[in-house]
Amino acid sequence: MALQLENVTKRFGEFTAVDHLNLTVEKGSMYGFLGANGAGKTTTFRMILGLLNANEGQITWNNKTISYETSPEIGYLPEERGLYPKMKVEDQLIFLGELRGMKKADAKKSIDYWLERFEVSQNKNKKVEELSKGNQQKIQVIAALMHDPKLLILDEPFSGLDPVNVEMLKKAITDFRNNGATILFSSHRMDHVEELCEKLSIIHHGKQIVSGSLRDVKRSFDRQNVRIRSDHDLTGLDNVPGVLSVAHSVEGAVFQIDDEEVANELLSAAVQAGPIRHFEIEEPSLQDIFIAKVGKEYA
Ligand SMILES: Nc1ncnc2c1ncn2[C@@H]1O[C@H](COP(=O)(O)OP(=O)(O)OP(=O)(O)O)[C@@H](O)[C@H]1O
Repeated sequence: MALQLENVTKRFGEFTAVDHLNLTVEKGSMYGFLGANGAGKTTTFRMILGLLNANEGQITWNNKTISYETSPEIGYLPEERGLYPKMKVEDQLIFLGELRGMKKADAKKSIDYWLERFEVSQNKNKKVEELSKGNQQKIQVIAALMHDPKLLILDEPFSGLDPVNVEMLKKAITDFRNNGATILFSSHRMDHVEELCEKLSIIHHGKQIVSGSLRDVKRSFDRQNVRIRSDHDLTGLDNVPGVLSVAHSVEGAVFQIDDEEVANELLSAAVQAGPIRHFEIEEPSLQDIFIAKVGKEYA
């Protein structure tokens, strides 16, 4: 049981938005789909949902082509949040639940559960336009989850949510995964992907440039970070040979290196500059990998 994309290509006229993309999301796993603005993520999601036709390649869910029949199994949070502003929250969710094949009574039960879980029950009879942006986002998330889908496609699910609500949504989608659902989501927040996803892809100009488990992706990136915390000025360390890049902050600095010997040099130089509070060699973050692969301008 899996979502499978084989050699999927989408062209808009002369322009290739998605270029021979291959990916498999195993049942019960969470997959992070990353890429800069315009990389082709939403286009890929629309093809998975059958909203756009691929020019080449094949997309299957449990070995079947996704169609109207499979739609009750799928939950989709679109990037362009498409709620009717004048419609009341409950009426709107009942309507969307019925479109996914739910009976009205089941939809109402599920809506009550999710409104309460997301702490927005007080908005049940309000028009969508009366809600804050974050609360509208929660209603749209409920529309994607309320029919208990087996496959969840979430386009930037955390955008617009405050940190408390981000945690609430993370818990909800993790519960879905733990109950066996298969989840594919896009995000510009590398820390969320790092925390939640077993596997990931980075696409760039429609082409997959990185894919695999988080562990393998990190292992194959032959750079490390040296984090030094100190109250002293560390800018003198920027020119230590072998430092690939450096980020200074109020706490100290993080140096990117590709040779552990350079870490020793940095330690000696830091101690000479003054007392240090912390020294650590860290594995690269997904953010480091993304920036190195896709380019600084997108970070
Ligand atoms: N209907 C369309 N006609 C022509 N070009 C399109 C169409 N839809 C998308 N594109 C182009 O395809 C490319 C990929 O767009 P897409 O929306 O899939 O990117 P994305 O990775 O989701 O970006 P973002 O992170 O900004 O949401 C972009 O260059 C976009 O302009």
